[in-house]
Amino acid sequence: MTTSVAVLGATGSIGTSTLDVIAHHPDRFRASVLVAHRSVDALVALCQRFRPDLAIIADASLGAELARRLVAADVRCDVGAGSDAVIAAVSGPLCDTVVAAIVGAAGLESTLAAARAGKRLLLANKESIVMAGPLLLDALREGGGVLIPVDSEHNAIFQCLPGGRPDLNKAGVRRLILTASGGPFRGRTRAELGSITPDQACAHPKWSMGRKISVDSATLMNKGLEVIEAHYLFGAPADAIDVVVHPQSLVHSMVEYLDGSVLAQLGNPDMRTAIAHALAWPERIEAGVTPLDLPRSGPLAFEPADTDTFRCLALAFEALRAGGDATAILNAANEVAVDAFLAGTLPFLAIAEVVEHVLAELPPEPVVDVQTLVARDAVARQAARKVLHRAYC
Ligand SMILES: NC(=O)C1=CN([C@@H]2O[C@H](COP(=O)(O)OP(=O)(O)OC[C@H]3O[C@@H](n4cnc5c(N)ncnc54)[C@H](OP(=O)(O)O)[C@@H]3O)[C@@H](O)[C@H]2O)C=CC1
Ligand SMILES: CC(=O)[C@@H](O)[C@H](O)COP(=O)(O)O
Ligand SMILES: [Mn+2]
Repeated sequence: MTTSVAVLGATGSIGTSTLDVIAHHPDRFRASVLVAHRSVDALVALCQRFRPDLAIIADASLGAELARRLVAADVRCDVGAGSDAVIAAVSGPLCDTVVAAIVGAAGLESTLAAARAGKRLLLANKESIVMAGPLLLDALREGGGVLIPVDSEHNAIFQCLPGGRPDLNKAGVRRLILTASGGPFRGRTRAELGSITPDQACAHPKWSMGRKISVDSATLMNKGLEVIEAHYLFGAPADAIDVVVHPQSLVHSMVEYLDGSVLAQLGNPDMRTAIAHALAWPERIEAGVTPLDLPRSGPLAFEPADTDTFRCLALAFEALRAGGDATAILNAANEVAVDAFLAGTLPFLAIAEVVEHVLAELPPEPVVDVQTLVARDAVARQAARKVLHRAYC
């Protein structure tokens, strides 16, 4: 029997890698639902190749165009438009597995819906768990499904723990150690980061990814979001999560146990490994990835993170320790600041300044429900835009 997979963010970097793994295993997986935001051309091309049951364009205004284009391309599948169509698809019978690979807070409601519906949830969209960790864990309990992390570090930790996501105390875990590449500006001083362009920030030394996460890697906010993600996914307190810079990006993360053992997961920096692992778990399948050749890989280096230059990592730890919805506020402010940086209206170093201002302006409140959280996300975005306008326009 084949597993039906809904790929949310099908036209993106994770979506493309997921579809590549699926294409290697037609007897085992089928891309039954494909979702994009506005990339009609790319979505039509994917539908021609993968013949899903349902194609959805999240921008509702493009639904008629998608339908027209699919008919012209001789693709017969159902067509949906708008975020309600995405939520209905992940909650319904067309898929067993949902790959949550929409970028940003836009992925929150579909991730929660997939969890509530008890689907096998492959989580790449880290912003949803950073925003709404407790709500996502509740939704998973309610739905009774399984979550398998796709983010490379969390997938690595998942692989280094006994039985997936156990109680860390019972499993004898002392620390989770997240590796960070250090991004394209590792080793630079603040003075050297004054005139960074979006293209420079997006030129990640090891991974090929979408522009938002690439900027996050360059500021080390990506690692900050991942610390928060690890806290919720594995139930680790902030003090039991460390970050170590590892420029080769071959060790994807580690788990330190009470007896001094440190287990690590290694592999070439190619997201198809984590995706294939998550799709097939607890089995293993071919991912199409070049095997790691350690003698030719050169030495593996490790160094501490420079949180004075890259303030975002320190801010993420502060938000995690502050509790309540502080991590959602951090995420919202960061999304606004990264958008402005990518649009060329905010300097690179000001991303951390905007986040810091907004966190100081909005003390944390308890996480109650999605509606309240979405409202707080909007308030934080407005506060971030005000800071931007005041200081940089
Ligand atoms: N890339 C990577 O290697 C990794 C990514 N991640 C995480 O995975 C997620 C995706 O990252 P990545 O693939 O790099 O991002 P990309 O920018 O490459 O792709 C984003 C995808 O999301 C879709 N999308 C954007 N906005 C919406 C919306 N409002 N509704 C529905 N779909 C939307 C885009 O559609 P369209 O093309 O139409 O705009 C596109 O398919 C992020 O949360 C990232 O942090 C985690 C680990 C590694
Ligand atoms: C591939 C992946 O999981 C990314 O999140 C990656 O970790 C980015 O690299 P750094 O944030 O370590 O630069
Ligand atoms: Mn990662």
